[in-house]
Amino acid sequence: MLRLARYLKHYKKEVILGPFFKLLEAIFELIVPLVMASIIDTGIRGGDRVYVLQRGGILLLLGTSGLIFALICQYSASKASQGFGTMVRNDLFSHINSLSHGELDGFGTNFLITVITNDVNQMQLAVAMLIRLVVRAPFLVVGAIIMAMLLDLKLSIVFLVVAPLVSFILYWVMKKSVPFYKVRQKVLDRISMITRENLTGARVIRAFSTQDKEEKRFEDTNEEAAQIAIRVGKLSAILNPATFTIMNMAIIAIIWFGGIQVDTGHLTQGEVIAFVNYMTQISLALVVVANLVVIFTKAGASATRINQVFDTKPHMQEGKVTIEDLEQEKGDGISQKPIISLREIYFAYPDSEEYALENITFDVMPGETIGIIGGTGSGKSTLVNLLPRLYDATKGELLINGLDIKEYSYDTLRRQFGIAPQKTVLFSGSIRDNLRMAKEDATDEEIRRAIRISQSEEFVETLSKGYDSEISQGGKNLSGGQRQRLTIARALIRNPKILILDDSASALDYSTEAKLRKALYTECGGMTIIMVSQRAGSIRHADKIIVMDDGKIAGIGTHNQLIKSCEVYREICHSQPGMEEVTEA
Ligand SMILES: Nc1ncnc2c1ncn2[C@@H]1O[C@H](COP(=O)(O)OP(=O)(O)OP(=O)(O)O)[C@@H](O)[C@H]1O
Repeated sequence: MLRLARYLKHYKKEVILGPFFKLLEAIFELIVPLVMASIIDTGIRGGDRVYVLQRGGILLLLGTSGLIFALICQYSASKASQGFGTMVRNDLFSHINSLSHGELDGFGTNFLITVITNDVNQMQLAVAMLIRLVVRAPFLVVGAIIMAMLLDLKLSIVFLVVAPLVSFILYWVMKKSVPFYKVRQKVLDRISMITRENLTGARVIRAFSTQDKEEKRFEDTNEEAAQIAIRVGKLSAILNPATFTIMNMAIIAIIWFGGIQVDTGHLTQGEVIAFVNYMTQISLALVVVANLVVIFTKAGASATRINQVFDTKPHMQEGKVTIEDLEQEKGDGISQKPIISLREIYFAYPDSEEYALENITFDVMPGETIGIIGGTGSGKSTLVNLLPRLYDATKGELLINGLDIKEYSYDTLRRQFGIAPQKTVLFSGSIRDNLRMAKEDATDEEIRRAIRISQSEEFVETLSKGYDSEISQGGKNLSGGQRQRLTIARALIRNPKILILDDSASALDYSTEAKLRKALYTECGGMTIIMVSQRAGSIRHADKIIVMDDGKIAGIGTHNQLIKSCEVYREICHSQPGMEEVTEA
């Protein structure tokens, strides 16, 4: 937790002034019982109305000043805690963005969402409490005991007995309940995961009629969280009655022994009332201390999780070669070299023992169209994900334009690609906004061109607002094929050197897909196109087809070459309708 205190450096003034003013308020609070005692002993006993009014005025002044001090403290606490939370959240967000897919896979989306929302909120609350109460509450306890000792040493023995007793009860309850808070956080993570899965997968769940099962899963986890909360609640429930029983007994003792002292003339009635006030202040302050322990325990668990994210350093190091460096190299004959070269690439996902890709070697020349085909799980997506460096190969060398991809800055490397991923991702906003995500300053002409090539024209033009039509989150108001075409348009908008279509035409009917291929061929001359597909018909005209089988290359060549030489390819073609007649080429 202390490590995150570095963010408070920017709020030094608030961190010092807040507790300082809260301390002043506490001092004033400690003076109040003394003034009350003097009102009783002098004003009321002597029937001195002026004295009572004067002292009453002092009480009012103490109260008003206390209120102003409390407001200043509250303002400082809010400013520092909100600022702290905003900075931690921003830094977490950019740190998460710097992590590779491997590290993100390791954490999981739910964990990261909980960290950036719930855990940062918890820390934010702890910072506010640190400023408002951490100094005040213990000060009130110690201050009230000292004030009581100054009034009467003998009677203050009651305080010296009571304070450790109440502290022990608090310690016992905290010790028992703190482990539950940690478990509860994990269960809350699970609730968040189930909620997310159910909301994003609502259609699938309904289609398979598994709502009851999902509801049961949610209820069970919810019940688990509730049971933990009830157990903690039962423990906490002991706290208040136990504390107040001891306190009330102490007050009885004060009144009992104080009464005797009053009779013998050692104490005044006012002083006994002051003792009772101090006892009440102590009990309230101790309950605040108990709550602080709970808040800081939760914050401690949150800080561990936040630091766990910060401590995960991106294992991929960004290179230094920039667009400008590439511009200078133009004309050095680089374009004659393969635009993509893979040399004995091996790749295993983090935490996986097996290679998802093994011994992958091939070259792609500029302007070539490459088809990648293979069964499900054969490694096609994994292979194309290595090209823009979403993951680093475990072994081997991957060159783009003759340069190791690790040499490029991420921006320079990724700007060379237009990618339409297998899973379509669109964002809330207009169609134009979604396309401009890939190129901020895309002109209307560029947008029109991308829409035309991706075969989106026919449905975009039927929309009443055309390019300004709103897409809901995830593109839910579009069909699967429409979403795919828009992601292809987004990949095309930059007019990239290398276009990767990762099974991104799978939802298109054969005729639209054929039109898309034709448009890519006629309008994107010079562009290197890598087309992943399960359909042999989609890639059969490619300059080169790479056949993947269980993470390895089973064959490379043209359709005609592979039909003759590659058993896996032949089997794929045989199994697909419409391809039987071309398998004998
Ligand atoms: N993020 C991941 N973490 C761990 N393993 C993964 C991950 N993504 C894919 N894999 C594994 O890597 C292997 C190759 O998966 P990949 O997605 O590349 O196959 P694919 O050929 O694209 O399949 P499909 O045609 O079904 O999309 C599979 O065994 C898969 O289980």
